[in-house]
Amino acid sequence: MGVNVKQLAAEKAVEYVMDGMKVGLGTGSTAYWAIAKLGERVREGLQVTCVATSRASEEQARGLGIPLVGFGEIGSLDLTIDGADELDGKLQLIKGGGGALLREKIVAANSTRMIVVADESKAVHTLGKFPLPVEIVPFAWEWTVAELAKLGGVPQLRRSGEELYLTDNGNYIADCHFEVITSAPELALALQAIPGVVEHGLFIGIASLAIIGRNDGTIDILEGESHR
Ligand SMILES: O=C(CO)[C@H](O)[C@H](O)COP(=O)(O)O
Repeated sequence: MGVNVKQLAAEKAVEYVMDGMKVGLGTGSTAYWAIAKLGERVREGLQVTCVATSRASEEQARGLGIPLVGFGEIGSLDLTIDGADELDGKLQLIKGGGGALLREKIVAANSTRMIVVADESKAVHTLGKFPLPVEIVPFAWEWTVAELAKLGGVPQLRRSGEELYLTDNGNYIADCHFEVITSAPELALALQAIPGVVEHGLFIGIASLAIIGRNDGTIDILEGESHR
């Protein structure tokens, strides 16, 4: 049986969780393994208080007996562990493939440390192959999508079967196909300037460490330059 590289990276990240920490729980198939491991450690007596970034992660954590609170009850966190759709050498990320980017960014941006966990396929030289998820309000979405198209990518509203996909916050997601993002900070500024954009999936200066699982069973750890 092959190595589960997502599990490998995620479980390594859980070693950074210390007794008494306030921890942000990410979303997705890699974060899943981090929550599973944290559940094991909680059963063994680890004391943590956690905030989930999606309903799915909340349900998983609750089922494992991990203590959960609402973000408003603690306001800031010690550590967030989350996956990514792409990460580059500066630990700039594309997130939101699972649709949870808004809550993920709020939680990660309010954490002293964010550890990204990923398999090696997510590590890229230049961001952009993965379509950049942008959360937009349903009101006037046609106009917002037209504004997004002016930034050089091709936006496509995400669907869930016949219906438009709705985030946990009741918004739409436009997946913007760029192929290559030459300057993530410049694109981030341009996206923020569009009324109707709630949040975008570029995480810049937020992640401080990346743990990357390799197919040969080894792990790479990259330090980033978190601005916080
Ligand atoms: O940003 C995310 C969800 O909004 C996920 O972290 C990202 O999509 C990676 O997911 P996975 O670990 O399943 O590949």
